[in-house]
Amino acid sequence: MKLKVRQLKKSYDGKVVLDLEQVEIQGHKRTAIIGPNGAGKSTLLNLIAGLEEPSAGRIFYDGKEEIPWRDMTQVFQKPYLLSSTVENNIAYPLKLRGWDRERIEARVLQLCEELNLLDLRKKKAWKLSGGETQKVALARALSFYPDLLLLDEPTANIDPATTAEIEQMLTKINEVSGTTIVLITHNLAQARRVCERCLFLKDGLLVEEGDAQQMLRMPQNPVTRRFIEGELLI
Ligand SMILES: Nc1ncnc2c1ncn2[C@@H]1O[C@H](COP(=O)(O)OP(=O)(O)OP(=O)(O)O)[C@@H](O)[C@H]1O
Repeated sequence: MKLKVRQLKKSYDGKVVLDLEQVEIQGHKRTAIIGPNGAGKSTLLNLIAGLEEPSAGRIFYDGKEEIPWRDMTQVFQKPYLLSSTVENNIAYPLKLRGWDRERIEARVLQLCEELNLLDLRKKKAWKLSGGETQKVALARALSFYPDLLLLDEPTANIDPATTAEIEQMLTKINEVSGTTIVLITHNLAQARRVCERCLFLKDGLLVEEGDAQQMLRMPQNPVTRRFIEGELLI
């Protein structure tokens, strides 16, 4: 699913926190959104997700302005799971979409295998660790092969091995199903590993966009360069 943003603005208490003249997110690609704290990254994602109303402007999903609720999904840094078992959480979007029981069971099993969740299938979601919760949220999001997957720092506070599993799943779902992925991350190495395109936001504005590999190694804009070089100071 491709996204187009036109003259999009969001203000809180009279202060403009996002002001985007024109942004395009290519369909079937993996796009990173990077930028300092308070740049407007989550605000942009929440507007795309329909969780917030723009103060002005328009968002087009494959050319249409209707929010494609059934075809997209989000994963947040602190996901909310249903107070039920792991497998019920993963099955939930499939039940909503009217899949039959056998197909649901097969898909849940497949996701549990791919994300190393088999031993946790019957466990109650509230007993999971942070990383386990994140994997279940991702499995649930991927379950129905969404056209658009919006991720807000999905691996913050996750150990390196689990982060690698999640990154592999993201690349796989994109390659196999053509899911458009938009990933907010402060982990620039992750953006390099996972993403093909990159947007850099600062102070609510789009500073630079382009090929992720090129931009994250040799940014053209001096502001982007300073931000990326800051990584070396950590
Ligand atoms: N509900 C709100 N009410 C008032 N101000 C808000 C609200 N949500 C966000 N903001 C402000 O909007 C600006 C952009 O916030 P946003 O969360 O989009 O930034 P971000 O780039 O995702 O930052 P971070 O990297 O810290 O997560 C910030 O100055 C923030 O304080």
